Amino acid sequence: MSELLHISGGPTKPEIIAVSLSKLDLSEGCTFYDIGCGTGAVSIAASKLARNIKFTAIDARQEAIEVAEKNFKNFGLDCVKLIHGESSQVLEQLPPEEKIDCAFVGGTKNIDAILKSLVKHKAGSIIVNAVRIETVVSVMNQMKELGIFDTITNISISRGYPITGETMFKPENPVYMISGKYSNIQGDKKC
Ligand SMILES: C[S@@+](CC[C@H](N)C(=O)[O-])C[C@H]1O[C@@H](n2cnc3c(N)ncnc32)[C@H](O)[C@@H]1O
Repeated sequence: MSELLHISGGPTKPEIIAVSLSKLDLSEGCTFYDIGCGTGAVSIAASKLARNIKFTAIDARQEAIEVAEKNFKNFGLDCVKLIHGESSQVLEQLPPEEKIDCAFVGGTKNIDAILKSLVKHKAGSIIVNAVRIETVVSVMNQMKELGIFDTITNISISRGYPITGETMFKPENPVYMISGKYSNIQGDKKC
């Protein structure tokens, strides 16, 4: 089993990836955008949940692209479209007919422009992971304005560690998951 290479800010913790992906409607052959892909850990985890996903992974950092490229190779993801660039610009330049089914946004710089483009491409299911409260509020408000807001969830995990032969827990920084569904624009929100 290959070891995932790390960089600063990544990988996203496995528990956070698991919950995030459970909120995306992954299905066989879907198109998946990993926005601010960092190490590529989210795409790698998604590849185990549905077959033939068409991956596009974008990051503005050269270091992230190099590490993601190695991780994709080591984990057998040989057909990821890996793009080095600012996501808002990459999305802006997509041809209008480009279909996006699912998007995981782990890098929130220029999130307003990113969300607008995702809606333009009718992205069915979007999850934004945010840790700064200002970003959380801004993403939630913008999703509401765009008509896609679905749910917001706060995930806090603590890890056990040994201390004098017993176990204590150390909390990780909480993560907010803001979910948007394109279907909410048509007003067919289920609850
Ligand atoms: C918290 S890390 C993501 C971790 C990643 N999910 C993983 O598992 O490794 C955020 C990443 O998003 C990238 N990023 C932030 N905003 C971006 C943007 N607007 N366009 C492209 N990359 C962006 C950063 O360079 C960084 O690598």
